Amino acid sequence: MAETRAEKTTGILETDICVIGAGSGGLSVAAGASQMGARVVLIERAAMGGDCLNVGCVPSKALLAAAHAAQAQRDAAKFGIAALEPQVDWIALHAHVKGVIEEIAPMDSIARFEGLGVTVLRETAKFTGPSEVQAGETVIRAKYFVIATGSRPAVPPISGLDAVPYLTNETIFDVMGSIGHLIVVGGGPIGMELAQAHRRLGVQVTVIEQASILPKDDPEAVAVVRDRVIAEGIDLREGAALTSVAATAAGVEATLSDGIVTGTHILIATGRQPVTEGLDLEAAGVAFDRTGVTVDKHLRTANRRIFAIGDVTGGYQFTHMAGYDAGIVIRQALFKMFWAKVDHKAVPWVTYTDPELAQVGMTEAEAAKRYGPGKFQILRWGFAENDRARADRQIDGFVKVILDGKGRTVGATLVGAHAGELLLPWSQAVQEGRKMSALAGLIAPYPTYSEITKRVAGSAFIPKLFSERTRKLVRFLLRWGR
Ligand SMILES: Cc1cc2nc3c(=O)[nH]c(=O)nc-3n(C[C@H](O)[C@H](O)[C@H](O)COP(=O)(O)OP(=O)(O)OC[C@H]3O[C@@H](n4cnc5c(N)ncnc54)[C@H](O)[C@@H]3O)c2cc1C
Ligand SMILES: NC(=O)c1ccc[n+]([C@@H]2O[C@H](COP(=O)([O-])OP(=O)(O)OC[C@H]3O[C@@H](n4cnc5c(N)ncnc54)[C@H](O)[C@@H]3O)[C@@H](O)[C@H]2O)c1
Repeated sequence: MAETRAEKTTGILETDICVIGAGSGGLSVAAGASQMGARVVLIERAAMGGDCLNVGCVPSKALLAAAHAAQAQRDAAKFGIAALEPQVDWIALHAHVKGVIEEIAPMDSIARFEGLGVTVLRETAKFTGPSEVQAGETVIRAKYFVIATGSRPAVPPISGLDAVPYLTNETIFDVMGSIGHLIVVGGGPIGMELAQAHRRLGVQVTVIEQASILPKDDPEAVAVVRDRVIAEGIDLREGAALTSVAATAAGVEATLSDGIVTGTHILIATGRQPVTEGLDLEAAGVAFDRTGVTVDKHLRTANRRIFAIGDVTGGYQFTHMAGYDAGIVIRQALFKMFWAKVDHKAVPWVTYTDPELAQVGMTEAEAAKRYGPGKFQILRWGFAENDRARADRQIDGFVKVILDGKGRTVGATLVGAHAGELLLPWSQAVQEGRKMSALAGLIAPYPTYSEITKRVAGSAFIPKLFSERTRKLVRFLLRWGR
């Protein structure tokens, strides 16, 4: 990892902002605040960059990119090119994943942050009072503290699990290549992304999900992903109760209420738990429970000098939300804009399976709950009706837009090729409560997937535009002069 060792400091450090945790949230606060003139101390005990860079978003997306390349070989026949069963060079693939991390790491490195004027301490931080943190031999006194200590895998109390060398997102990227049959416990975004990546790279995969996969997403969109992963050969066990696991000579045996699954490795992807232990939050008067540090809409904890952001608050656990939280804190701590608060109206997320699944704002089910049946409108457009998707042979998927009773956009669900890249205009539409006329009038280049955006927006006007009333009006107008 491209990291330089930070100077060892002792004694007392007085600063404006002390940030605990150099992951997505903590780094954003530190970089922003220091560049705007604040004195910043940043404390990190493990790798700079936190989960996203080292064991989360970055390695998982690099792995998915490799899996996509493998699948393209397998699927080549539809373009008139001989299909191949991909030969995976796991050593090279591992180097690719590590290489992507190393290319991004300098942005999060100690060298960069020290260059920005941040004092970086490589220690474990803990509060020793309401306005004081201890990090190794250094005591930090600050005007404001930011807790950005993230989350770790939540491991459920499954009988026998402690006696099995199970994998989590923190270890799976180190053992790639040795896996013959991966049993994935949990069909959330972590489970499904890693399941599909491994399956496409030739690994046998079973997913055990106690409810249904991707439960936070629109079920109709999830069905498109489900059909694809099953077609690719993932053994999907939904509604399955995992009662126990045991080590075997070949690896691991998982006992379900209706049978046994044997594999070489087992991945636990059953959600996250906040990292709060060891921080001595009681000493600082910061309230927390097992879901995370308690914060108000301003991201203030019970101690008004201490903010908490990102995964540790137990809210939306995404890198972009940790970054968003950082902006809310900076506005308050640096510019005294104490009215700055989170607005979760247009929170986007994307699950990077193929097809991708993207969401912003309300799902259809949330709208039904909020407005009641018949009090909101749904617009749809299928990828099959897009010429570029046809040319690419990527016709699975749809866009579903949710409008409130006044025709304002309150949510969008996209499933299909590049759904994540197509999401941004919908984030803006939800954020600003835009009506469909704003998007239907745009000129979209042909042939792009973006035309789906214009077409689904335009569909709001089809009933009126092609109505008998319009026909009558046109016939009437055409009878007149020029
Ligand atoms: C496999 C996987 C894939 C993911 N993919 C995506 C994705 O595609 N897109 C997306 O938006 N999100 C994704 N996420 C979620 C994303 O990684 C997290 O939401 C994000 O990392 C949260 O940032 P954070 O700053 O809150 O915490 P973290 O990134 O976890 O950083 C917390 C840091 O605090 C440090 N720390 C903890 N306690 C102390 C202490 N006492 N003293 C000093 N340092 C401490 C830790 O060492 C860590 O470096 C993924 C997560 C996983 C696990
Ligand atoms: N693309 C992305 O943005 C991305 C990718 C990965 C992770 N993340 C973030 O990380 C978070 C955590 O992801 P995750 O997938 O671990 O958690 P999750 O909470 O989203 O999903 C966990 C799944 O495991 C299931 N489960 C729990 N206990 C089980 C058991 N004993 N047996 C079988 N199934 C069980 C749950 O029903 C659920 O479907 C996500 O919610 C997301 O915020 C984001």
